[in-house]
Amino acid sequence: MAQYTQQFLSSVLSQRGPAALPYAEDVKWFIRQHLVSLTEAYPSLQPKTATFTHNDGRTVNLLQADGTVPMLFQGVTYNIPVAIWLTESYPRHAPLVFVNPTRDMIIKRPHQFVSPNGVVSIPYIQNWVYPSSNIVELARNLCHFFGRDPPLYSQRKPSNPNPSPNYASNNFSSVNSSVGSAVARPAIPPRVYSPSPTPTPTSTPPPPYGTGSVYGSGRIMDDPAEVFKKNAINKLVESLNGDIRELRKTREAELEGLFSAQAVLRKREEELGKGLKEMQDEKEGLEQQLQIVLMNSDVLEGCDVLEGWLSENEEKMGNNEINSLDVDETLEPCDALSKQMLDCTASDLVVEDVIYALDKAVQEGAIPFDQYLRNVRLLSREQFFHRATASKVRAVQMQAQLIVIRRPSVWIPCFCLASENQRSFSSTLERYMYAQLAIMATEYEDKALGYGSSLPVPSVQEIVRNDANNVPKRYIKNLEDRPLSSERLPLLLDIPIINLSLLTNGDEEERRRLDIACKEWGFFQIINHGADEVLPKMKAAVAAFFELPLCEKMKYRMAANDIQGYGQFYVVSDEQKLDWSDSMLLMTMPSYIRNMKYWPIAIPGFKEALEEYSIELERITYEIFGNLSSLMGMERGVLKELHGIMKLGMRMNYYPTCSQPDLVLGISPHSDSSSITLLVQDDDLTALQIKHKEEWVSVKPVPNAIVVNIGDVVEAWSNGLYESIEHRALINEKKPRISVATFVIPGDDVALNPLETMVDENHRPRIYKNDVKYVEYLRHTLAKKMDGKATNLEYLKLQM
Ligand SMILES: O=C(O)CCC(=O)C(=O)O
Ligand SMILES: [Fe+2]
Repeated sequence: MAQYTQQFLSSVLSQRGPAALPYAEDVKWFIRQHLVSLTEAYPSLQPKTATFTHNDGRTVNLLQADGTVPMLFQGVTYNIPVAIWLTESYPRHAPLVFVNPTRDMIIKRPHQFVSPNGVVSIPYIQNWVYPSSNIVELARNLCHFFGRDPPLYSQRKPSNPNPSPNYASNNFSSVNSSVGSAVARPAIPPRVYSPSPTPTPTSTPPPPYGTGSVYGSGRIMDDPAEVFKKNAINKLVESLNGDIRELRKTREAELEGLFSAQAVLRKREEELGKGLKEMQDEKEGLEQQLQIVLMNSDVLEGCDVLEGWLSENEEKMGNNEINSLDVDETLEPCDALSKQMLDCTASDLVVEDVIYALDKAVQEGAIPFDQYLRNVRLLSREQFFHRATASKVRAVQMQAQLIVIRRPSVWIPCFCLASENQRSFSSTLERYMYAQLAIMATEYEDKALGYGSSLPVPSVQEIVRNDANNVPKRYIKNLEDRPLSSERLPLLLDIPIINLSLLTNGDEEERRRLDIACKEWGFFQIINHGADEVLPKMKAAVAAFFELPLCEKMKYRMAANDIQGYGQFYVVSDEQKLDWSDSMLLMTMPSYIRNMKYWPIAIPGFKEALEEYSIELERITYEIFGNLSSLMGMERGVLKELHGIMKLGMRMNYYPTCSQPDLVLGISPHSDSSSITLLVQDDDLTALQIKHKEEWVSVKPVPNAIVVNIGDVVEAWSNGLYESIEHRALINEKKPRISVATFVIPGDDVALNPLETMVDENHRPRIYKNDVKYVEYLRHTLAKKMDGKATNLEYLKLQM
């Protein structure tokens, strides 16, 4: 037998190729030894090869020790059928051991070491250690543990379905059996190669388990068919459960995989969305930049012309013509006025140089002092005439809108030449005085450049013209700044209406109404103002301007250091949210302060229309000022005089349609930095809103009326009695809108002190500072984005 076993093992373990057993070569010798020793110790176990099916369905040919192990239970030896599978990793890992019930046996449930599907798990298996552990020891442990708690019982139907009381009182029977009326006992099928003669128990052993009965060898008390059926069902259920568990595990793992794939896809989708948005933003930004570049194309054209001119002159220099180049010919005035301007400026500079030389001479003692004084007096006198002439010529030029001197296709702004004469000054009083005169001549141009500036931004009208549905991110207001849909509904409150002709006729009642309007609303509409004829002309001229192609409008765009011209105001940073509007600001009065380079004189009648309208506005303004002066307890003319040189600045606003009007604002909430503002708007669109008692109230247009509002200057002068009111403009989805706001402003040096009549230390203490000059205030407001009223007026308020 032993020889047979050895031969068998040598043969199967030495197989090569596809039929080879799946054990590592270095352990095959061990395996052989283990099995030989096992069969020697337990002849009831014999090695064989059989197909093993793994849980994942893989099948493999493995060695197995098959047979029974003896177990001693209450002095009787029983044979427990087992199968010991040497898996691929044996002997590094423990073998798999199964009890192998025959058809008339049932596995005891529960059992400490045997699962319902027959898998044996005794401590020896769990604590398997390579290389000391082996199957001989394992078999010995099986005998030991099975002896303590038999894992198998035989099972049979009682032959008598109505057991006799005797039977019922029998130790081995139980009516509580988990398998109905069946009785279970340890099953010990007799084997020929039983190691020891199986004794027949002399007395019936007590049941090892409350509901079962031990079935000794040789005692056929159970119905084998029934036991087999039960076992088969149990096995099937167990194997089904196992399959379900496995299937569930696999599905769960699959599901897990799908979930993580879904998470990855979600993340990717998010990233793609983000990337797409970034690309859209970039596209938007690029489109805007393109627009600005296109807008600046005329500057580029100018550069081309200048470059052409330079290379023409460089050529001359290259041809050694530099000596023959007449300096007087480098600039060629295009008309008589420009020639005169050039001549007197040149003469002025010549005198300047001579005086400078005389200064040096007298300092070095080269000429006597009395001679120096005589010459300086003569020269200064001459210089004065040149400067006076220049100043006159400039005024005429301005009137004639000749702001440039033209060489063939080259232009040089007139004030470039004029500013030259601010060079060195002599120490003499005379020269200083005469120089002051010349400086005054250029004063307005310089001042216009000193108020402030605004960054260039794209034309909103153009954005909408290109794509009516496009609302670039930069225009979408933050949530808290957007108009609420409830605020977009026209409000029932009507702002006061003042009849100007009544005021002109000295109507006390109307003046009282004006007082209330200024105190309680800060806004009113004037009718019967007498400007009806000029209004349509002015409106048509402004509309015509905005209808010009972009490249034409851009000829009048705001310069980098100016606030006049075409563009948007109060743009101080690239991050700032923008308003949904384009504007054009022109200083219109007094006429000599106009910077004609911004005036679209190509539009027939534009200048005349604005001029006539401005004259009417001056008249209306004086009437309002007269009445307000009286209401403030002063002579009628005081407010007008307080302005010094009163100026009118006209801001024309174009509000294009917007596909998402709830997200944008035509003009952000602000108060005007004027003394008063006169606004003309389209008659058929309600868009202007004012902050009245903490609520936004719409100003419903009254046909042909002019809306008047109190500005910051009058608020300061009136010590807060007449308030400058915060206002804003909404956007319409269907119709574009145009409004023209004319700001009445005082001279630059006018102080914004509260007027004496408006201060009463007991009842109306002064709340605004003294000595803030208007220009200072204007610069302060222009340096910030529009942001309500408070931020501006805080600057004027006394710190309490
Ligand atoms: O367009 C409007 O109704 C308001 C304009 C305005 O407030 C302004 O230009 O200051
Ligand atoms: Fe305004």
